[in-house]
Amino acid sequence: MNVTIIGTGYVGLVTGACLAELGNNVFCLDVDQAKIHLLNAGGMPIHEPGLEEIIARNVEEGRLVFSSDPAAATAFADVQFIAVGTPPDEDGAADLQYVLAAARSIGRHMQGFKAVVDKSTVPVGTAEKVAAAIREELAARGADIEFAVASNPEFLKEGAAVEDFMRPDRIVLGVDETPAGERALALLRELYRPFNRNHERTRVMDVRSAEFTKYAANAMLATRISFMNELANLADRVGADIELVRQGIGSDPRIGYSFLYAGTGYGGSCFPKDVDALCRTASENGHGLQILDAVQRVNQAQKKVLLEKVWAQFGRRLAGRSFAVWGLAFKPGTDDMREAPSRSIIEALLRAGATVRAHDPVAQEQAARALAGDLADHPELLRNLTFVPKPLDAAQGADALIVLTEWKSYKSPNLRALREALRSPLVLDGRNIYDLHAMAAAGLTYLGIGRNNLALLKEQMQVAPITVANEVTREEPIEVLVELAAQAAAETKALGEEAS
Ligand SMILES: NC(=O)C1=CN([C@@H]2O[C@H](COP(=O)(O)OP(=O)(O)OC[C@H]3O[C@@H](n4cnc5c(N)ncnc54)[C@H](O)[C@@H]3O)[C@@H](O)[C@H]2O)C=CC1
Ligand SMILES: O=C(O)[C@H]1O[C@H](OP(=O)(O)OP(=O)(O)OC[C@H]2O[C@@H](n3ccc(=O)[nH]c3=O)[C@H](O)[C@@H]2O)[C@H](O)[C@@H](O)[C@@H]1O
Repeated sequence: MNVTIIGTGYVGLVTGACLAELGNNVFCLDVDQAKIHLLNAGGMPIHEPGLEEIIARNVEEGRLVFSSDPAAATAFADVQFIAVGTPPDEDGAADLQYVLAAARSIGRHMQGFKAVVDKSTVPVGTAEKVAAAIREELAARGADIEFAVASNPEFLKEGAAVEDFMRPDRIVLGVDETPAGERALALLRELYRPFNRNHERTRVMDVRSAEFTKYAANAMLATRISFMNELANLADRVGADIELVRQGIGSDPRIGYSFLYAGTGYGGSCFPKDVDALCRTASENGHGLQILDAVQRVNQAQKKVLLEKVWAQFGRRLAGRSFAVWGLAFKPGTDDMREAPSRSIIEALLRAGATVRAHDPVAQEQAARALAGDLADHPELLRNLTFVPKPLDAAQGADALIVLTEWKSYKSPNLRALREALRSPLVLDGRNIYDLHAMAAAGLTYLGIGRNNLALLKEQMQVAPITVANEVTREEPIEVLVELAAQAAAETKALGEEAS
């Protein structure tokens, strides 16, 4: 089948490549000409395991093309996927400008029937807006051409996107019960037929329910994470280990093990914006979502738990301190820095006067770009940030190691070499990937998230046990902490000036 994908980002590129891999002819359209040039030159705009090989093979075999020509994209296929970004607007609602621009482009160029399929994550009711935009363009041309707008939300995870797309748990198809809707459904059923060989994975429903399903899934997953993060902070205070608790509850099949890892708060391009957008939809409809409001508040607070631990150990004046950071991407397997915890933590450390040496196997370039933007008001602070080629290089002479992404290559470090490299033997693990006892045996003071095993710490700790720094309360957003850190840096500088 011929298929057009509008938007060649994390979702569009994976969808296009995987559909081509199944034998379809795929036309990938993007307004970003630099991205199209890069793809046509054999380059990759994103890091996603396995994707490069699939793209190379399908381009070579003539089933996958990249272009910025909207007329050619519309003419190419009856099925037009919209996979453009839906970032939050200033109120937290999903900004639909890119989706509606893609819809208008289809309306301007279509000559025959089109099944327009929303793959972007869009609020309930968006399909109707997409249809209205297409109708307006058709009316402007004096054309009357049949089309349907369907919803086919995407559930892939970055870092495992190819695997997730190729082995979906379910394929949600939202269509209207109209002749055009039925026609669209028949095309989509045919396109997804190879995924249903052993099990029927397709769930057909009305469009609004399909749109809602996507937000419900992300909101449920985010809720599990905030739930565990809140319990982890209590575990810290009562001397329990949240990792053992996670295993203890995950073994109940009604609960399951997935998405119960405590950490530095959920990040990435989707959970924060999708939970926010769902809360916006709820309040617009006069039905506030109390659980999700709490999920968001807990997540905001969680982003600063590691910083609180840093401050508890070193105070808020960090001039002269040096920190090693392992992991920059918001999760392993990707170079995506959108809402990555590393950004706010490194920014706060630098603004407090510390130096940072950071390592990430794939995201260093993206991180440098993102942090340059975050510190645009104080670009001189970037001089205190260096990226190093090997994890142990980062630890050399550092006051603490802070682990922010659970890359496989960080899971079994040479602890003796790590201990020797660090100036003070402190490891702050934002991903709970290390064994408490192995750390202690190597002479390292280990602080995870919700793993403050009091007995072990009493035995091992050279430094004061964790207390929350006076001025810091968990209700304050990360921006306030960054501000506090900047004040502390200014105070430190003033003290230095007084002394000299
Ligand atoms: N990133 C992820 O893991 C997932 C994302 N989603 C959803 O999928 C959608 C896309 O997300 P990403 O792929 O991460 O976005 P992205 O930002 O990586 O890519 C979007 C692409 O669309 C292009 N674009 C914008 N307007 C266009 C237009 N009018 N015509 C052609 N191209 C245009 C941009 O240049 C960009 O290359 C969002 O709604 C997101 O919430 C859903 C599941 C997973
Ligand atoms: O709508 C989307 O864009 C996608 O959002 C998430 O995928 P993604 O953001 O790529 O990555 P996740 O693995 O879900 O991680 C999201 C965040 O949650 C954090 N997380 C995840 C799991 C966990 O147990 N604990 C935890 O803190 C991760 O570190 C990361 O910051 C969903 O898992 C996908 O199903 C969905 O399609």
